Amino acid sequence: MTATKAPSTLYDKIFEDHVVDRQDDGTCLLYIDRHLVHEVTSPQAFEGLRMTGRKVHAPHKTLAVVDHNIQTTDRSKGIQEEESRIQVEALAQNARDFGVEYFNELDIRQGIVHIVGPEQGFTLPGTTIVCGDSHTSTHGAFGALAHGIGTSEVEHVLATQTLIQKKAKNMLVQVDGKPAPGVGAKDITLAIIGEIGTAGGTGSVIEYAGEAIRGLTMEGRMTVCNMSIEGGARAGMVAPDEKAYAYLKDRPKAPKGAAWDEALRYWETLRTDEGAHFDRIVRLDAANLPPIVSWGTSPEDVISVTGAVPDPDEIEDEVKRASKKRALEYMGLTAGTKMTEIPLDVIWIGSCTNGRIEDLRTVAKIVEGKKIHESLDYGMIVPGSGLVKQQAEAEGLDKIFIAAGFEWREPGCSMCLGMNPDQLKPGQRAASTSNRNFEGRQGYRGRTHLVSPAMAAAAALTGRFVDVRTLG
Ligand SMILES: CC(C)[C@H](C(=O)O)[C@@H](O)C(=O)O
Ligand code: SF4
Repeated sequence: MTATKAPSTLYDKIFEDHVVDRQDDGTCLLYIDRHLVHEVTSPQAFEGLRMTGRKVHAPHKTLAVVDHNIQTTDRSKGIQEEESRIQVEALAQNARDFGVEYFNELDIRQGIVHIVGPEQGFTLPGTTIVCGDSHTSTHGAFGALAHGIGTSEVEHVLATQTLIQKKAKNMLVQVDGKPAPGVGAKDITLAIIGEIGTAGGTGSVIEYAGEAIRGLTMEGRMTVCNMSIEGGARAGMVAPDEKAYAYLKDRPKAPKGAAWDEALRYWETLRTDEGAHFDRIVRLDAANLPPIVSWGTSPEDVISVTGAVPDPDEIEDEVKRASKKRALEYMGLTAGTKMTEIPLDVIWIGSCTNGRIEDLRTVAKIVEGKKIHESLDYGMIVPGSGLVKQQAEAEGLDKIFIAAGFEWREPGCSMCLGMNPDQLKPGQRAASTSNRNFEGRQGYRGRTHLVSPAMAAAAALTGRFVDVRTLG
């Protein structure tokens, strides 16, 4: 009698396909197919190699790009801020010394590491992908097992092309239904985090499935997988399908010819088997989903745009009540204020969550022929990569943005985090398409409301949050 193989999940399959060694306690050595590197978490890792006389094990499976520290204004005369310049120069030097391909700040292919990977076809279904960056989960949109690692692990992967890992739990997030026009991937992901909380995915890899996920473009799936980390998960993934293949076909680093056909045959097997076990299943109906806005200092602090700032006094748990009270204080909000009545100072559009071409098209459609509201301090749009910028300009989107009064910048992480000159001033309140809203994230004492690109665009026109479903 032949033993039948137990049904396995997409995560199980990719994990098992990459196990090099397994210890009795379940600790595994995983083979890593792709390693993305950026300037913030790699200097000590390269230094570690240098000090011990080791090489990068597989330079051609490693790709370095600069994104966090660089200014988004003209870079032709170099990086202005000294500390950033030193870090950027270190990455350039390390890439040279260790034979790693590097997209510098003037390269058209440069951009936020999680936008560059898929764009280049470096990100592929069924691969294990790591980067010293928490939002590596983004690449899971292609059916890759992609997670963020720490700097010591970056060194380990550089030196050995392997990573020590224990198998995570399987979690299924099933999103059914068709969202209303104007409601999309960002609202879905914020709603999921609102539902499960920032610890909801702890110790798990999330597989996203269901009609609403299938209906998303690759850009939308990347938005959802990107924020898996805000839901506490180790990684997020979507089974690859025709949309993933179409996105990747003919990308510079994607397989070509017979190698593509062979890859496709493997990719087709990357499905969760009927009856596979999930440790936890969460369901969400996208059909009734409103546009979502965050009100607090955690990505789980979310509410419908039609709602009001919640009252912490209604929370039973004392610790949670105190923390949400503090969040309201930091955000300068009063319980009961309607979300649509909160005046904004800054509109920021970009990041690895929402800095792709589709996001910019969405924004352009809403702001075309209109002006950003006079009460705003400014609105800024930062393309996620040089290629996104080039595509946007080829479509004339930059002209629409500039005519509407937005600043149009060079690619990078920009105001997603306060590591470069793009920062909120104390007290400034932003509608932001990024993924994190903790205290000081976008600048000292800055206040962040996480929203979708459509919601950010609509808010730019009125200086307040608007229900995009009412725009027609
Ligand atoms: C700087 C980097 C290590 C960090 C991360 O890992 O996420 C950054 O990208 C962020 O979004 O906070
Ligand atoms: S855009 Fe923001 S979230 Fe993404 S990698 Fe850069 S800093 Fe991190």
